[in-house]
Amino acid sequence: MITKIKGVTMTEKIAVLGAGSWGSMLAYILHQNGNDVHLYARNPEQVKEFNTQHTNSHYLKDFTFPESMKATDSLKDALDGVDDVLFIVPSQATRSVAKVVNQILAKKRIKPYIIHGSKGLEKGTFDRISTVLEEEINPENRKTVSVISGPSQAEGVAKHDPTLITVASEDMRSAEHFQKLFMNDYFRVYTNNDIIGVEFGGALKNIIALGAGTLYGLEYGDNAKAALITRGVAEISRLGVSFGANPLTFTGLSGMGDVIVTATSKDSRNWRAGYQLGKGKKLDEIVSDMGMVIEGIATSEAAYDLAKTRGVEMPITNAIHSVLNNEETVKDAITKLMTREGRSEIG
Ligand SMILES: NC(=O)C1=CN([C@@H]2O[C@H](COP(=O)(O)OP(=O)(O)OC[C@H]3O[C@@H](n4cnc5c(N)ncnc54)[C@H](O)[C@@H]3O)[C@@H](O)[C@H]2O)C=CC1
Ligand SMILES: O=C(CO)COP(=O)(O)O
Repeated sequence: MITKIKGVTMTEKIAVLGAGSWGSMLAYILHQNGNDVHLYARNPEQVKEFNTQHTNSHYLKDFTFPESMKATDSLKDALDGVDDVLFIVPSQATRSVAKVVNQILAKKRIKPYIIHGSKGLEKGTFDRISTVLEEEINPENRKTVSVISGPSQAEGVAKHDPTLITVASEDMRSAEHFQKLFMNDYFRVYTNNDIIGVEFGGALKNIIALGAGTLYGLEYGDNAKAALITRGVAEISRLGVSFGANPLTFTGLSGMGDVIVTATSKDSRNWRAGYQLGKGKKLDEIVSDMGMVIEGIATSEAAYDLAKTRGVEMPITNAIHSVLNNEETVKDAITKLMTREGRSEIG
C-alpha cells in the first residue's frame, strides 16, 4: 500500500522501454502509482518469466512484481496509445531503439511525452541522451524530452528505501508532469530546469564510482574515498559548466547525491566492477560476468575525448580512463595524481 500524495492524481498509459534492473523498477513504481504500464523487454524468455513467475531474476534477485504487471516483447504493442514513453536501455543502445520508436510513433500518429533514465554519454558523438532522443524522434512525434536522475539504486527502491530523485527538462511543465507520475511516499521527485547539468552529473558519476570501487578493492582508506568523491564532483562540474550547466546542480541529487551512492554502494554495478578491477580481475572478464550494463566504461571514453576537445581539466577521469585501457596501474595513476603541481581548490 502506498500513501497518495496531495495533488498527485494522474493515471496515464506509459511505455517503459527496457526491462533491466532500473527499467523494471521504474515500471513497478509507475504501476504502484496507478498507471497503465506497458513494459517492453526484447528477450522473449525474460518476458515469459515476468508474466508467469512475476520475477526478473537475472536483473533483480529476490523481488516479486505484482501479478497485475505485464511485460511484452513487442515494441509496437508497448507503444499502443501511450501518453508517455520512458527510455531505459543502456546509453549506447538508446539511438537504435529511438530510431524504431520514431517510425512506430509516426504510424500510430501519437505524440507522447518522452523521458529517459539512462546515465551515459554516447561514444563518438559525445551526445547527452536527451540530445540523442531529440535527434532521432521527430518533433511531430513527441513532446519535450525530460530526464530522471539521482541517487537511486534499484535494489534500494525495491525495499522502499526512501529515495529522492530529480526530473529535469527545459520545459518545466514536462518536468512537473513526470514529477506527478513518479512521486509517491517512498519515491520523492524534485524538478530542475538544468537538463545539461542533471545529465552530465548522472553520466559522469559512473566513472567516479568505478574509481571508488577500485580504491576499495586495493584497500585504500576513507581519506582516499572522500578525496575521490569531492574532487570527482569538482571535475564533473567543470565539464558540465563549460556546456552551460548551473554549478549548483552538481551539489544536488543528480550530482553529489549520485556520486555518493554509487561510490559507496555495493549494489552499484560500476562500484562492483571497480572493486574487481582493484582485486586484479581483467576488465573483459568483469564485463561478461556482470551481465548488466557498466555505463562508466563507455562513458569514460566519451568523457576523456570530450575533456580533451574542450580543454577542460579532468585529471581523475583521465586517470581512470588510462587504468581501464591498461595504460598504467592504479598505483602509478594515483602517484601521478598526487604529485601534480599544487593548485587552488576553487576554480
Ligand atoms: N540499475 C540501477 O539501479 C540504475 C540504473 N540507471 C541507469 O539506467 C540505465 C539502464 O540500466 P539498468 O536497467 O540497470 O541496466 P541493465 O543492464 O540491468 O538492463 C538493461 C536492459 O536493457 C536491455 N537492452 C539493451 N540493449 C537493448 C536494445 N538495443 N534494445 C532493447 N533493449 C535493450 C537489456 O536487455 C536489459 O533488459 C543505465 O543507463 C543505468 O545507468 C539509473 C539509475 C539506477
Ligand atoms: O545510477 C545508479 C544509482 O543512482 C546505478 O548505478 P550502477 O549502474 O553503478 O548500478
